[in-house]
Amino acid sequence: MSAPTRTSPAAVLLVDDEPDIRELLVLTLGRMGLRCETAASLADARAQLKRQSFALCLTDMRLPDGSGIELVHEITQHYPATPVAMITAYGNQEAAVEALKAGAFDFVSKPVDLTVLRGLIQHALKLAPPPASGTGQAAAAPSAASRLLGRSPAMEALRTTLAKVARSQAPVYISGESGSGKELVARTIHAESARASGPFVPVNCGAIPAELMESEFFGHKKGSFTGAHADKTGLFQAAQGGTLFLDEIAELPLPMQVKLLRAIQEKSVRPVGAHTEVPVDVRILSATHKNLAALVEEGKFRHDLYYRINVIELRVPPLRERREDLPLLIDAILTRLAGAQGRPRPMLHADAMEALARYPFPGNVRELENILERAFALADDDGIRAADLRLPEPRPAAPLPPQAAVAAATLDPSQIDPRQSASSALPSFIEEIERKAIEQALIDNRYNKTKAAAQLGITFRALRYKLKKLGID
Ligand SMILES: Nc1ncnc2c1ncn2[C@@H]1O[C@H](COP(=O)(O)OP(=O)(O)OP(=O)(O)O)[C@@H](O)[C@H]1O
Repeated sequence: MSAPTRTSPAAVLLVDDEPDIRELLVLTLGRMGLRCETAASLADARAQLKRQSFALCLTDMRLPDGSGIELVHEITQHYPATPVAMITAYGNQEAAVEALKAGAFDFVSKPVDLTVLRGLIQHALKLAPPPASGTGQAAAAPSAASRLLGRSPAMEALRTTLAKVARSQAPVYISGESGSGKELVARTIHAESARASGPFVPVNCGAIPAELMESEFFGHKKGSFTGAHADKTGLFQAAQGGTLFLDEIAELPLPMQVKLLRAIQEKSVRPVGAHTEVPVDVRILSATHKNLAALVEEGKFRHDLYYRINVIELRVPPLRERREDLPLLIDAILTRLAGAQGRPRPMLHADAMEALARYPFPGNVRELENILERAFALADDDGIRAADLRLPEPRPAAPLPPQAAVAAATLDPSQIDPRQSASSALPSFIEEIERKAIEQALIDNRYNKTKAAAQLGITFRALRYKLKKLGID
């Protein structure tokens, strides 16, 4: 079976055995200026697909001669330029997830909400044809994709999956260590998707106080609680037509997980203090450096939410698993730093390159950026040497003493001699202690700021402020 040449870009194939539904869909799509062909069975649909190409296929789940899922598989495999969306029975989330996993780009539940359907169709028609498989086109995609650097097999594989995932509306769960590039992957998915012209709204779930969470996510009405002086738009509404990236999703308290699940399933939110629901058209991407499956096992993360957000999982490999990407990353980072500071790009001496090649990078690409930024500031005109990198001494392998004890041992103020410090002026001295404590906490927590803040006994916001003030991040 091969894809026929495209005759009309605006032809849509509607597959449903109920004549009433077909009629309603033909009418709605016709008003959008689209030409429709209809099919009442799988066999009918197959025949139509052979005859001509379609800009979109909308199929019911239950058909007289089989399941719509079969059609999703066939279209994804043989007609990859045709996005396919599934019409599912009301409340049947399993079917929706199954369809997305099979390669459907989205689903709409019965009774079909025409506003939701129109949004879905608009997104589908904006999708560019996918890159031909095996041609390496995905890797060569311009702009945002090329910012996700790396030519290692692991990164090439990630980029290929990413190009496919970008064509779908399915929720994507991005796993990977801190600083490995999860947010960058999320931004790239958004930038390559049909939602690219809409907003990309990143949220650090660990940084929102529990009591403000509902209002931050869904908005609130003026006067709905003390301090609600005016109507406030929530993050869901802010991401309307675009993508909401829920970073550190493992940090969501259980009650909020229930509300989030509801919003995702219903595709609508209710601002705090409001009487009505507001429909939202938002794609959900999420990430955490934690093992979410293990948290589900421990009862700390809801299984139903995990199932819903983890329709597609993308794993971002840690930097130590793709050391061959180091030269490319180093070059890009140094060029960027030099450009930002209006200085010539420094050369990296062989001893520095060797030291970096050996270093395990627990904080991944973000740590590499920090190391190079500091080295750039310290290095003299003849380039960066290994000593300028100030790589942390290798830490003992297992078993590590408790984190608090490590921090306390390294930071015992009585062990710090003001005369050994760069400056004996009290503010600078205190600043130096603060810097050491923060750097240590970041290392102990693999550069996870939420955890580092907890270890330091300060809020996430306070840590962010201090990082900025001390120029650490
Ligand atoms: N493959 C890559 N190419 C270029 N830059 C990268 C790559 N991966 C990560 N970076 C850069 O490294 C830094 C950290 O990346 P990012 O914030 O996406 O990581 P993260 O996994 O989301 O971190 P965290 O878990 O702390 O939220 C960013 O400045 C990002 O631009």
